[in-house]
Amino acid sequence: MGELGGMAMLGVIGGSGLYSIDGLEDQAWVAVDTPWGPPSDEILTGRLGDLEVAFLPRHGRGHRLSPTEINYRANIDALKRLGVTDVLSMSACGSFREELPPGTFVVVDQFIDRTFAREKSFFGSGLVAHVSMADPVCQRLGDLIEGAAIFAEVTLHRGGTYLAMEGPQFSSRAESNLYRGWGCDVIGMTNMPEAKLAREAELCYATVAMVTDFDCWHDEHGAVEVATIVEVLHRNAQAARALVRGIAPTLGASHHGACRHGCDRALEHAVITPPQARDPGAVARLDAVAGRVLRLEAKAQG
Ligand SMILES: CSC[C@H]1O[C@H](OP(=O)(O)O)[C@H](O)[C@@H]1O
Ligand SMILES: Nc1ncnc2[nH]cnc12
Repeated sequence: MGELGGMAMLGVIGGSGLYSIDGLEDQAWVAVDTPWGPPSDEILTGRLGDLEVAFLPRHGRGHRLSPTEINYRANIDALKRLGVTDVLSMSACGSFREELPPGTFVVVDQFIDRTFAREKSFFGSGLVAHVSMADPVCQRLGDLIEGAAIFAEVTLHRGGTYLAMEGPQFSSRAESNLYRGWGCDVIGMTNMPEAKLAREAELCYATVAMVTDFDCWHDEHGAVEVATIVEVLHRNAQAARALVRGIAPTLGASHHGACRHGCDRALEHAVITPPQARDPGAVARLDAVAGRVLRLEAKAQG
């Protein structure tokens, strides 16, 4: 599980409006237990060509979980446990830019985390680690998404800052203008702590933020409404699925050896608690997420 240089396995986290994907061979919904509790739903596993794929609907089928209620740790742990190496997060979002209208897909490269009611780390309680979030997304995966967008005929914008808010209410106009003033490009409620946890789990992670609305700053568009968002989501869903199918052949073919951006080695030099001080329960809970580094250390100590 998760050793360096093996075959790629794509994990797709489907956001609002994307509760399944199509074209999977040998597909099965599987239940995965994790030390952090249950993930949002069973995970749809299968193959796209030679590539193993695992799909998880972030809010559960039927959209039963609010952004705050999602067990982000269980979701990331479950994907890692299944052998996923690369996570493609698909998310609906509001836009802060006139030039990013509804229907645009944005491959974001930065986040500002304004969430406050979520478990944000696998570490602590007897085993502490600090990973870097300076570059929170995997550029290699971003490149693959950019390539696939051409074939999926998707209008894709590379780069942008995603503001993660707690929700579930949308922003006030003052907040919307504040985030625009900060230089944010899009806003959503789910990519944090998801991206942080993916980094801790040494997974390559990239987000496709699918613009559904202009948030509420825009004079001509008024307040955000779920009905409007759902309408745009349905229009986006086919393009989103085409994008996933387009990434599969290149990911399968290009994933040789270690990630050149170091996503798959994020925990090396990150664990600060020495082996003798670690809580055995914490070590056990981290079997999937940090098993690779913990096993390496154990081996080095003989
Ligand atoms: C249905 S609008 C608000 C909802 O949509 C986004 O979810 P996701 O990122 O899972 O696509 C947003 O973050 C909110 O959770
Ligand atoms: N304007 C918005 N704010 C937060 N989350 C969203 N998801 C879709 N549109 C959004």
